[in-house]
Amino acid sequence: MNALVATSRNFKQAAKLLGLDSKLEKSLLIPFREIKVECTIPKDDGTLASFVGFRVQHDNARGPMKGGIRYHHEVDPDEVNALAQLMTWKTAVANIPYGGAKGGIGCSPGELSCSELERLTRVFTQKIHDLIGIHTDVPAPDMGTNPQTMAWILDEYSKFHGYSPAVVTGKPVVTTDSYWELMPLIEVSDLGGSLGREAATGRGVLFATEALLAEYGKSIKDQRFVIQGFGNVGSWAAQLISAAGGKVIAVSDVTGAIKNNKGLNIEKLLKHSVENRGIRGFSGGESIDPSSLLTEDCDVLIPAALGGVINRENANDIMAKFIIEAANHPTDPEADEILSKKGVVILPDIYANSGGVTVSYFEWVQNIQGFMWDEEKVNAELKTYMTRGFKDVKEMCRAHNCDLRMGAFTLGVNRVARATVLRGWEA
Ligand SMILES: NC(=O)C1=CN([C@@H]2O[C@H](COP(=O)(O)OP(=O)(O)OC[C@H]3O[C@@H](n4cnc5c(N)ncnc54)[C@H](OP(=O)(O)O)[C@@H]3O)[C@@H](O)[C@H]2O)C=CC1
Ligand SMILES: O=C(O)CCC(=O)C(=O)O
Repeated sequence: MNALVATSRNFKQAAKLLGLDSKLEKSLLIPFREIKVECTIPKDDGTLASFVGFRVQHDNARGPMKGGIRYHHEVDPDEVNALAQLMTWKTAVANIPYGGAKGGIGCSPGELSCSELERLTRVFTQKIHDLIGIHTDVPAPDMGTNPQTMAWILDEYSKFHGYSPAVVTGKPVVTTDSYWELMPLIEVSDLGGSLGREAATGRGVLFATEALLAEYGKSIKDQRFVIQGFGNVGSWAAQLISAAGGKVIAVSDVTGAIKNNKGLNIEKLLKHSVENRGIRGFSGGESIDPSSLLTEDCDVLIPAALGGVINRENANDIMAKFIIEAANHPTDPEADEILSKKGVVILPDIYANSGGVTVSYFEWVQNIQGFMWDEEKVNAELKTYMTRGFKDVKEMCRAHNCDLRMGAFTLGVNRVARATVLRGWEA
């Protein structure tokens, strides 16, 4: 199902549960602003390449719009729209003072050199710099982008507006130790990146999973996990779950899928993945068909890659008892219905992966104050936000007799609707 149709369907169901005025419902659904820009760059061989970039600013009733920038060949306007809308509800669920936005460029980052990616990022920033800003719209990393991308945006934006570290979050924190160490020795943040942001979405997934499992008298230690995607979110979720005693039995990325019923050694898998640009060929498990990963026998399934991967084609075959949506909109509404009938419990994206934007908020706050928190403080605050978010979502489930997705949607939509009404419409 089209991502925008799916997201809007969830929104409309929440609006109905809340008894929202139909005019207000319509105004909340229409994006504040949609930007589409042409980005042409000279490639390293001297030929030209043109790409289309998008930034959709969905809503700013609760504060500056906030959301990542995705570089992926499947980026299209409807998907960016859906992701921007999800950001609006997500920041409201997390109860941080932001609205929602999302951006993307239709490109294959793996096929571009580092200098081509830099040129593309700078051209995109030149085209949108007047429409983003510390108090208007604050981008961050998403699929295919990373802290280096944010540093280029910061630099390009600063040429027009003066040095402005708070204009993007997810900026680099350089570690003096190896990438795969869980506790690097020294971390250096030269451009205002927050300690803990790199791991934040995965860490938020860990906290969210702990909160959900506790409701069922279970803990990370007694569960078997399958994770789709081994990038920023998937690899950090795998590391932290494994460090907490969970057994990660299967993982996939674009290069393949790997399984070990005794539990994968995540530290070794990460090292292999960095050295070989993917998990394919890892000797600590057997290679399996990536298309069967989501239907592997496990307790907890964590999609941490693309949207729409759990759909009516495979929902019936899913064996997990819990699905933690680390990716954005991994589950189609049709699959939601099938899974709900099977008794599968789904922790929705707008709560489950909100750890990233929550620590982005901490980064923005630190930049504005010109003050840096230590990592223990970042992680402790993140835990407070994730724990409170879970309680709030459960409260809405009780009030509206609904599942966790509708609990999260009604929570987010209600907060945004209230802010909108409070601000009023007088011209
Ligand atoms: N980064 C963040 O802070 C946040 C991200 N999210 C969401 O989490 C998801 C992952 O984002 P992030 O980790 O940042 O992105 P990354 O680009 O860091 O990683 C994406 C991962 O997904 C893999 N992948 C891509 N396509 C497939 C596929 N068809 N099957 C299996 N694996 C695939 C990639 O493989 P390969 O590397 O081999 O290409 C990579 O391992 C996205 O949905 C994103 O919107 C949500 C909240 C915050
Ligand atoms: O950190 C952020 O600002 C946004 C992260 C993001 O894009 C997301 O939560 O989907």
